[in-house]
Amino acid sequence: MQTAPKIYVAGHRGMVGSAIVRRLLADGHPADRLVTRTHKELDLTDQAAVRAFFAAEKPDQVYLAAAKVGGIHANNVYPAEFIYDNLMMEANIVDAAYRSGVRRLLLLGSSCIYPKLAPQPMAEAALLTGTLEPTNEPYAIAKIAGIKLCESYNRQYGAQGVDYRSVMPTNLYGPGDNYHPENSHVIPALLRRFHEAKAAGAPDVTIWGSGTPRREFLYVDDMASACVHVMDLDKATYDRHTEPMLSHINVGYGDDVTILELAQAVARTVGYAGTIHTDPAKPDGTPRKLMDSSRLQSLGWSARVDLDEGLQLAYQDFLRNDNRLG
Ligand SMILES: NC(=O)C1=CN([C@@H]2O[C@H](COP(=O)(O)OP(=O)(O)OC[C@H]3O[C@@H](n4cnc5c(N)ncnc54)[C@H](OP(=O)(O)O)[C@@H]3O)[C@@H](O)[C@H]2O)C=CC1
Ligand SMILES: C[C@H]1O[C@H](OP(=O)(O)OP(=O)(O)OC[C@H]2O[C@@H](n3cnc4c(=O)[nH]c(N)nc43)[C@H](O)[C@@H]2O)[C@@H](O)[C@@H](O)C1=O
Repeated sequence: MQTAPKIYVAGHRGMVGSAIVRRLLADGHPADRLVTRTHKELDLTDQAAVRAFFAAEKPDQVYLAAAKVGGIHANNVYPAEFIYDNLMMEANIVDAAYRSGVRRLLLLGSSCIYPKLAPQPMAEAALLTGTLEPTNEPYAIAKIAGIKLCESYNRQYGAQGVDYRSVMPTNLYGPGDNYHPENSHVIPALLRRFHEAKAAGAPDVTIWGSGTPRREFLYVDDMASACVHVMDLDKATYDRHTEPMLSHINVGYGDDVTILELAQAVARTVGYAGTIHTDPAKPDGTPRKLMDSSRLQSLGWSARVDLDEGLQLAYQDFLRNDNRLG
């Protein structure tokens, strides 16, 4: 019988990394063929430590789901960390993976790699065709560098079997999300705000920005299944659907909502009946970010969990964790 590949999931305690681990285990991947390290055990921005880890573990496959991540406010306030940490993690992992003989790696980028005013829905070919959204330009530049790292290692070392891929997720949410009141993304922030308003009997809740930006939201377990799907595609199939210098694959749900519509859906999920105000003094970010996910669909994958069901599941996760939010 063939031994299962040894898989390293970088960022396994994060929202997406933990969902990838769940998916792999549910698919029957043996737990003893999974390699993980916490941030405390291995700082992925430390080149020497990352090289030593890969040289010792020699995984067969790598899911790169570790990153410095946050919502619009965190991106704006910590731009140095968002560009430096993400560039370092990607460069260290991709290069150490190559040096230790890893053939297959999947890097997670983000829909913010596309120009602020890219035609909608945004196809993979929109990359590097225009100016980025200023609130997340440093993070986006690091993510674009990640795509180009994978492509460059494929181009130079492909003959040695190197096959590094990347997926660009839309905005994600679900169990294991970050519920910080300021640094989080919009769904966990609003789940918390509406929950606390309901508990306090508050008559109104204010959301950031104008409420008019449109966002596409994908439930994290769908994202994990897309990651495993892309990782496991045979090389000929992947190559047939991509190009050497346009190799990334969008992962979206297929539909978007305005932020005000999202807030109304969160209020329904939580059972909050008060008034919703907007705060135009806060940034809106990109006006619209709907992915064209036809490349992935043609590779046989589509999302399963709709926004209403996903919000219910996310709220249950919030309630389970409410006592340790502080
Ligand atoms: N969440 C979203 O809406 C979206 C996410 N993505 C991408 O998906 C991927 C996963 O994101 P998500 O799961 O949401 O993020 P999380 O913040 O939930 O998880 C990221 C993980 O990376 C770890 N990490 C961060 N810095 C380091 C470091 N220096 N050394 C070791 N580990 C580190 C974190 O550990 P610790 O917490 O201990 O620092 C954490 O476990 C990222 O690449 C992100 O850019 C893309 C689009 C949308
Ligand atoms: C995933 C993605 O995430 C970020 O980009 P973003 O799409 O702007 O993400 P966001 O979830 O923070 O906001 C979405 C919208 O929602 C509005 N909004 C309302 N009220 C709250 C609120 O309370 N919190 C937050 N965070 N936003 C709020 C907010 O004003 C904005 O219009 C980047 O990290 C980017 O790099 C990236 O990859």
